[in-house]
Amino acid sequence: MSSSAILPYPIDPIAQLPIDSQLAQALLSSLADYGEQLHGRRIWLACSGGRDSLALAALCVQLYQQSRLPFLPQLLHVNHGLQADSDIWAQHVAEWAKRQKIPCTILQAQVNGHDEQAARQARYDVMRTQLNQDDVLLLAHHADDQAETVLMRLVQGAGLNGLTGMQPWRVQTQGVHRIVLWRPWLTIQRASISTYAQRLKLSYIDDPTNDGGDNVRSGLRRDIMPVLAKYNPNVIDNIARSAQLLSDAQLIVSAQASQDMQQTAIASLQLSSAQRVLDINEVKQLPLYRQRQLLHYWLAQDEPLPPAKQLVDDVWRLSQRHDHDHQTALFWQGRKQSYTIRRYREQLYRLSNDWLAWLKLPLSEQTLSLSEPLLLANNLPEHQPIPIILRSDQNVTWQVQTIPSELLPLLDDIALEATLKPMLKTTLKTTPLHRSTRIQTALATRPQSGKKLYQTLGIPSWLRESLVMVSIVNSNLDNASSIELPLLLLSPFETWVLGSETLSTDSSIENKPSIASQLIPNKAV
Ligand SMILES: Nc1ncnc2c1ncn2[C@@H]1O[C@H](COP(=O)(O)OP(=O)(O)OP(=O)(O)O)[C@@H](O)[C@H]1O
Repeated sequence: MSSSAILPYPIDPIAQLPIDSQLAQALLSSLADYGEQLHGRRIWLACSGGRDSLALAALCVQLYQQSRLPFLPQLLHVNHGLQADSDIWAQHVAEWAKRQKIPCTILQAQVNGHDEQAARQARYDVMRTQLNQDDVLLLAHHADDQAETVLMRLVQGAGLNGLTGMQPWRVQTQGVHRIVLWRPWLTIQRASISTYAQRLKLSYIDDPTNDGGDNVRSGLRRDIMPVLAKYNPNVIDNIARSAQLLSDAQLIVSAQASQDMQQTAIASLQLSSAQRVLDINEVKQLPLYRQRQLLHYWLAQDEPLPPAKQLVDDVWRLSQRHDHDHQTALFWQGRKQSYTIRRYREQLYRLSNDWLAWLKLPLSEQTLSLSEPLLLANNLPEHQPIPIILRSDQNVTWQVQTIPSELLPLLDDIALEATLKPMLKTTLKTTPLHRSTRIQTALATRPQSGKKLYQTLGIPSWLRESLVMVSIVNSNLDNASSIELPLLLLSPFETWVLGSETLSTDSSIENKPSIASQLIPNKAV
């Protein structure tokens, strides 16, 4: 562990010292840009105690005291506990804040690992727990940080999105929790902040790991940036400007991809983040570069980070195949969920693995009494829809809703079967469709086995255990004789009317939306 220095010894207060106009201008013009969004929100400032974030805190104090800033942010310092002096830094930030009369909270982070990335992750995690919905977190990232970020991503082979670097205003969501990262100093050079910090004689902490050259970022800062600056002294401003220009380009590309997605997605087969489906024939209408961009956008739509280019290429190849191989399954571990990407006929599916597990849960066989005395006994209003749960877990519920009173006319048809009179018990029954069960859809001329129906109706393999038959069963009280009238075949996304010789055409279920299949996400899936 290396030791650090607190430079130089504090001279307070800072209120009377001159304000740096360039730094103030950057903060105030960013405030003007986002003023509307900032209105009424609580603002925090992430303060490591280092030169940049302490300078930003000092500037806020100065501007606030001169009534040029309408808020004083609360400082948040995270003690990672990674350095010998971590506790001293935390104490130093707390004491500085106390002298400036600026509120300050010290948080302890649990870092899993020793690299900078692990520390950053732990830092954001613990700060997030402190922030309420829609709170804003001010960060002191500057143009040098931006240039290093862009170069680092370039070296890693990032796409357009990565090369836009850090954004001055970024909404970050985790589940339903939403916060904003605000970086007003992305156009300010580190050197300007240093000059200001010296002028104020700010007692900032000099973290020895920042310039050690032992991670990619500090290596770039120490070894590469000075070399680039020899070729072009404006290198930092120039890279930061390129990132800004790419940001605009990125917005245009995303807007195009979003529009392409709307036109190629099959809305009736979508289920929030669980199942996303594209129509391959529609995708193929687009020029190649838009197809690739669309797939990139489509894959990542519920995720904070995009997929690797390799996966986009593999998915694109899958969409181009001419054979009938429906077995290929591509896997993607996103940040939030893991997914399987599959093709079935002319459809491309991105299925969350939680959703695939849900589709393997057994379906329950259910019955609902439709006999009038029972409805009356349960005191149910005549047109009240009643749900029958087919399959449910904490993520998704699949149910059939029915309005018994609207089904009653169908019973008259069944009653025509004179031999079975008197029929006293009537139930609506749901049964999983087995491969060997033979049924006839309204459009078919003869009954087919379940196995054959998968082909006829185009049911992908992962949905085949999720077909349910809905029938009305009319029986004697002792169940000695009964007659079953198949009405519908359901999948979680589609409904097919079943044909029946018993049913007269005018009372066919086709004309009556009295049974509806519903998929209800119980939480964000
Ligand atoms: N320990 C921490 N506690 C709170 N905020 C932090 C901490 N470390 C970093 N930050 C925030 O993240 C920003 C970027 O982090 P980075 O690692 O570049 O900062 P630094 O160089 O260690 O510190 P500074 O930017 O304050 O000089 C900082 O400007 C600061 O706003």
